[in-house]
Amino acid sequence: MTRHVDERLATTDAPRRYPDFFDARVVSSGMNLYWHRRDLRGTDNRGLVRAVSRSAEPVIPVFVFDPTVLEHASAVRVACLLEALEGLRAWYRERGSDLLVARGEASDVLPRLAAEHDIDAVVWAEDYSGLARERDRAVTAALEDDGVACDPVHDAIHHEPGSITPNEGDHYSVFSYFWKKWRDREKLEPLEPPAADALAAVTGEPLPSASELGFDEPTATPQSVTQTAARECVTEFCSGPIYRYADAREKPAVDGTSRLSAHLKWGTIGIRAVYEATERAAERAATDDDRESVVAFQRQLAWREFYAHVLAFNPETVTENFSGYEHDIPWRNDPDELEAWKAGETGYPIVDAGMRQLQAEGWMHNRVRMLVASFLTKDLLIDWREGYDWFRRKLADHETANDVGGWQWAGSTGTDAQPYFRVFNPMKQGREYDPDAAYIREYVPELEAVAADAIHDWHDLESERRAQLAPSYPAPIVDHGERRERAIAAFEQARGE
Ligand SMILES: Cc1cc2nc3c(=O)[nH]c(=O)nc-3n(C[C@H](O)[C@H](O)[C@H](O)COP(=O)(O)OP(=O)(O)OC[C@H]3O[C@@H](n4cnc5c(N)ncnc54)[C@H](O)[C@@H]3O)c2cc1C
Repeated sequence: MTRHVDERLATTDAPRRYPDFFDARVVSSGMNLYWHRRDLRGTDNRGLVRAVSRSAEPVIPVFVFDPTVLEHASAVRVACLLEALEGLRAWYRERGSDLLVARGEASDVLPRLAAEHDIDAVVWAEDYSGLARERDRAVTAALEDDGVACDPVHDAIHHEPGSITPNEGDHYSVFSYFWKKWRDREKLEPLEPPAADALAAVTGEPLPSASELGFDEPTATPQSVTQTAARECVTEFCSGPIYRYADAREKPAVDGTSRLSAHLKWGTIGIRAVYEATERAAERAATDDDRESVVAFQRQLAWREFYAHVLAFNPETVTENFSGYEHDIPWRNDPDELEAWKAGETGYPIVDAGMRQLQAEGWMHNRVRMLVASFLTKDLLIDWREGYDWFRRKLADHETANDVGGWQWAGSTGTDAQPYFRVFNPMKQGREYDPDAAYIREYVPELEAVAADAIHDWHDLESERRAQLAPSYPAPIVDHGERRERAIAAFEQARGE
């Protein structure tokens, strides 16, 4: 059977307009299966709309717990996944349908379900990581062998990989150029959910528990990740905080960012719905500054798409440096220093606050992510892959493209044009971005009663003074000045200088 993919999906450069693509053209006579993966919502879901519009028969929604994918999961992410799935299942049930839940390799499970339900085609939303694409190739081969059509759809980002390109090459490596094109490109509008009668009246099995999937209860308490929570999050953020975002986003003590990352990772909200909410906010903006703040937020959404493009064309960068050096970087990988970093016991207050926030909440503020990543890769000269591995396990919003992108940026091996000698000074950064040390005190209770100045000078205090002020908080495990010099020398060596 020929693979049915809408030509307009496959073309890359020309902007596409809604509703062209979703003309309700019936292309199959039998039932379609909609395979949810990281798009755990019913509204503004291109794949689901596609599945509904390609057949007059009702669509059966399914989620597969695939052991190959779960191998790379973590307790905190499985907790988010199960919560999002509960929400999605409730959404289907309200419409007289249900989410089928299956366990096993997707390339075995989907052909079996297709045969059981006499399915004509399976539709899903693309995932651009190497692992996902490998799985999807196996699924496509297995389904097509059985005569079932596969219809993957772009949904997770506005402009799919290959659609924003430089004059030469398939993706940008410098964000500022990408951003200019991304910003000017027409965006699709959010999509309505399908009508209830377009969804099959099936009954699904209960969801497995985390322990049945082989995961413990998470140590972190992540934010709620459901469609309802996602909508509330966007509505609340776009009703006021978005106008302060440009200033507030750098202050970890201020609740100044959207907290949308876990929702975007799990797809409990569609990117079109998010973008439209920002556009409406821009229309309501009272001042130029307000409008610029909205654009500053949209720019961050573009970073997510930039990294998705980079990963799609460089899947090996999950483990390999994006930017090569003449020689290997002489990482030191001291195990005690790595453990101190993970535990938030480095004696650098803002670094420790970040690492403890990660442990407690499964999330960390972006400014602090940059700082702790610089500290690991430069001050401790520990391979960025160690840090990536820890973040991957601990972050509720772990998204391969963003996480790899962020780590390689911090470790000076990434796409960023910034030089290898960028080494964040944790004391200066603490003073600048957390001047009252409110963020630090929240996550490092040993410093609760210590004045902000002493916290920011922790590195330079006499050891007796430190012992007096906060006896249970460690002295700095390394000297930043010395380590900075050492890191620069190591990178120069790698450059062959
Ligand atoms: C070392 C490191 C690792 C990171 N790992 C991840 C990760 O696994 N998952 C993840 O979503 N983000 C990651 N980021 C990017 C960023 O820190 C988070 O997206 C952000 O802190 C999430 O909070 P928010 O939703 O409130 O962000 P907001 O500031 O409100 O931004 C809105 C959205 O824009 C996107 N975004 C914002 N900043 C970035 C960025 N620098 N790169 C890519 N996308 C961005 C995210 O989808 C975010 O939800 C990482 C950054 C660094 C430095």
